[in-house]
Amino acid sequence: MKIPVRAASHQYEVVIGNGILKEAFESYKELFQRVDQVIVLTDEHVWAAQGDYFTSSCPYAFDELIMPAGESCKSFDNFHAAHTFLLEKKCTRKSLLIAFGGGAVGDLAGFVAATYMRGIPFIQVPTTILAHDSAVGGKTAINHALGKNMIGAFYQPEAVLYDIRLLRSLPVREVLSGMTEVIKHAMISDPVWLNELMEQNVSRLDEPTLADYLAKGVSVKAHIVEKDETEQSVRKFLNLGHTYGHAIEAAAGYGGLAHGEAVMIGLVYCLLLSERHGSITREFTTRFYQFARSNGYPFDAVHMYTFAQLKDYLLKDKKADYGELQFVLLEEIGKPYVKKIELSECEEIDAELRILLSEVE
Ligand SMILES: NC(=O)c1ccc[n+]([C@@H]2O[C@H](COP(=O)([O-])OP(=O)(O)OC[C@H]3O[C@@H](n4cnc5c(N)ncnc54)[C@H](O)[C@@H]3O)[C@@H](O)[C@H]2O)c1
Ligand SMILES: O=C(O)C(=O)C[C@@H](O)[C@H](O)[C@H](O)COP(=O)(O)O
Ligand SMILES: [Zn+2]
Repeated sequence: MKIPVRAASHQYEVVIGNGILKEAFESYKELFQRVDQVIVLTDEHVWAAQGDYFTSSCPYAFDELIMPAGESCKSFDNFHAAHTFLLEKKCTRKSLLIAFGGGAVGDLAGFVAATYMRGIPFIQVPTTILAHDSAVGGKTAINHALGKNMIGAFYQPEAVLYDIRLLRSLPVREVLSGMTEVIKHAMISDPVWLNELMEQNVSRLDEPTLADYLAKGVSVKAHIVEKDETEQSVRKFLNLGHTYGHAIEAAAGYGGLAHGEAVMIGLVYCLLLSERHGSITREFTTRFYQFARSNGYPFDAVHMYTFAQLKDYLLKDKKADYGELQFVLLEEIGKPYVKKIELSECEEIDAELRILLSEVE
């Protein structure tokens, strides 16, 4: 299946299916004929688990650059190391970078591609469930000690080749983390889909169902990015759960909590906030929290930080204007909107979240 992404700056396709990598690479033969060399940026876990499959599926010559696994690869040091590698390999503006990995590799590689000689082409080959989100839409970034994804660029790939066979080696923790973004896509678009998800064990979906949900998530994202590539308006909806989620993720030290684990906490936080400003009921919030907890999502991290510790990270959210916090809320499931929220109200909701987590079984 092919899903078009018609972003204002650049149009491309997400090719998605089971066992499609070789065929998908072959279908981009013309692009590969135009480039002088190919560098594959990956991480050590991905390369150990799926490097052989990649090598046997890629019909073109390449050199690989293997980064430390996980969030730690989104650092200034690794950004610098990647540029050094490209310079030492004498890469030119005609060289192509392939991001082979999860969101961390994709965000780093995308930013390297955006900045090497002011921009070289790149392809995303996602290897996690989460990366149905991160590989699409052109947000690229590295982290700063003072905030998540603070240094980056909007830079679209030439293509996204999503072979869900690569997901077979994912650890359960990463399956759950990735499913958070699927759940987020359902929450902002479709109550029926969200209900369907909430009736299942989301870490054990069969491959056809998973492929269907990933394609749906990609479509939701692609439609939003087509309307607003650079997050001036509706793209903010894709940030549901991320204002509080990123604060917890940063407080835990990058990699301490998986992105989707932190965002799941942020989603429950946003439901509580949405109760006050829309028609979400406490009954629904409780049911959603029970679904998430019984699926194995960890919520203990909330108790490890005080609101005072999270506050500074909240205020650094990229949606904040001059210190005024903007949250994505839900008028109802499938109807997101953006609202300015006072810090005092954020603190009240933080307290409500802690009560919910300790009182609800
Ligand atoms: N750019 C965006 O729009 C966007 C969207 C969502 C998230 N993100 C970013 O994505 C990152 C999280 O991405 P992620 O959840 O994919 O995490 P990740 O890239 O850190 O991967 C998680 C772990 O799984 C391993 N792994 C990846 N694929 C594997 C496979 N097929 N088999 C075995 N192990 C594998 C990795 O080595 C790593 O240890 C965060 O930095 C987040 O900020 C970006
Ligand atoms: O694509 C988007 O837009 C998103 O917000 C998707 C998020 O899932 C993703 O985590 C993104 O990197 C967050 O962006 P940020 O601007 O809040 O750093
Ligand atoms: Zn996210």
